[in-house]
Amino acid sequence: MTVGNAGTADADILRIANLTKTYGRFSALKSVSLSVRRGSIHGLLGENGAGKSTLVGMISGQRQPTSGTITLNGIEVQGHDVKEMEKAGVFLVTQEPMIIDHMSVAENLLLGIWPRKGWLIDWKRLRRDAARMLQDTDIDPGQRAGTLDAVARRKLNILRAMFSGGRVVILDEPTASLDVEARQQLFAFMRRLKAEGVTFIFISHYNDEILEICDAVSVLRDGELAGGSDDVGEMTSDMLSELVLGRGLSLFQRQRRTFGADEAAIVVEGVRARNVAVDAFRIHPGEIVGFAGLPGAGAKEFARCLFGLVHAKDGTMRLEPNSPAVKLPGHPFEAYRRGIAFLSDDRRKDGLVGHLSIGANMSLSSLPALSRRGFVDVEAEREIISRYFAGMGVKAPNPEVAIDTLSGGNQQKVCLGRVLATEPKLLILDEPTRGIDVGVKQDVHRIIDELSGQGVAVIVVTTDSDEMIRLVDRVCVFSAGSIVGELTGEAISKDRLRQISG
Ligand SMILES: Nc1ncnc2c1ncn2[C@@H]1O[C@H](COP(=O)(O)OP(=O)(O)OP(=O)(O)O)[C@@H](O)[C@H]1O
Repeated sequence: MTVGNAGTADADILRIANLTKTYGRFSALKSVSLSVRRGSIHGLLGENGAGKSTLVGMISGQRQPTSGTITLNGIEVQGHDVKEMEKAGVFLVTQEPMIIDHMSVAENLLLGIWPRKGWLIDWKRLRRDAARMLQDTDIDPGQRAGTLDAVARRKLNILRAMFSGGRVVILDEPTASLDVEARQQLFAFMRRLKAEGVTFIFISHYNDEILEICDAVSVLRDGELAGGSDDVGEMTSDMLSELVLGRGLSLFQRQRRTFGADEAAIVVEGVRARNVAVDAFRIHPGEIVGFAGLPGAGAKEFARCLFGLVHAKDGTMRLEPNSPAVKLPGHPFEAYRRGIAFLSDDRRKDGLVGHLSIGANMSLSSLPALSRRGFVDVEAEREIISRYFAGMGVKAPNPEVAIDTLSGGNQQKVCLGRVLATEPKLLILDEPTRGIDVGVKQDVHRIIDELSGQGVAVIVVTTDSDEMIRLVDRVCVFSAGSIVGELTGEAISKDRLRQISG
């Protein structure tokens, strides 16, 4: 093993030449070459399954290349692993922060490298070092990490990488599920670190983010380098989409619908749960309603109450106009039986079963409906699988493939296919296109639009303002657990949504 030496004056901190990665006969990355300038923010863009994680996995030492070279600080890196790459200053920071909630921020920050005095941990120095690092951030070193919000958790992870000697920090979709304001905070933080000489590789599916924060960009398509630029200033969003997709992008925009107060509606009343106090909420069959608000404002919690994932001590719902109002479901299984489906924003916790096939994961939630006296209707199951495997454009040779070999975005498509397959009356989607590329996002929006056309009522909880503007008929604004306002028509705009999250 050899690793780079930080002393070189080379303008490129990292050079990749002819990098290839194969899995059996499948090539996830095909002879990719690119350079990353020292002290720059380098965007990495590409469709789901294009090879972004594979590439950064090799740069960070998580995966071994099949062939090709990686040069760090002018020295070729060979036979590396994560530990050695971290020692050389390369850190991969994933979406899910590795944080121990019951420890303080300072302890988390210096985890594994706590300063010692002989056999003892030097607490005084630990606190002093942590306070120095956290200067200019709004994070208190003594605070328990479990109480930090999403953006502070991501900052903490980046700082931890830097404190361990990180000079090249790879951020894999760091803005997923962050609202507009939190994204801006994260970007300001990255700019500050960049000014101190840190180099970032930044993976994102959002063209506007790449254009806003990156200096350079590389675009992967089907495992190959499709193009890029050393000067993002000369790129436009359309140019990026064209490189990502290999064709122009046609953006979806829903023809917004309005519903009269006397039209049939699903009615929810008197909901009281921890952090939720919603007196009344109505949604019509065929309507798409967006939920917006700051994290903790109650939007997610209310959505979870409707599906029985959060216990509501009070609250009723009426799914059909003439049916009696019944208590909110006590359990997700009860919710499914009533015709309510839910897509979680955390596919790892509530979503996928890693060792099962794509098909098995897709039909999982429909099995009760497909079973007769304990036997599954295999034909009907097969039909569901093939419809949603093709419909969602899952990138895999066939539905028999194990789900854990899929890229993150393709796993998200399987989750979505699974809830859609239950053919619900009320569909609740929490961050439905998180991690999904710009092309498939339009397809997902079209599918949701079509479902609403068939009379499904759809709730979309999203921090993606573009998604909100293009997909929903009406926005419910949450604050302190309640619905405090509504936006319709032209009022559903970027500025208004920014005010809500500001
Ligand atoms: N262990 C594996 N076995 C087989 N194929 C794999 C394995 N790991 C990744 N792949 C395949 O390699 C390709 C590239 O995946 P990768 O995760 O790099 O994509 P990505 O660009 O990061 O996508 P996303 O935007 O969805 O995260 C995908 O088709 C994926 O299914």
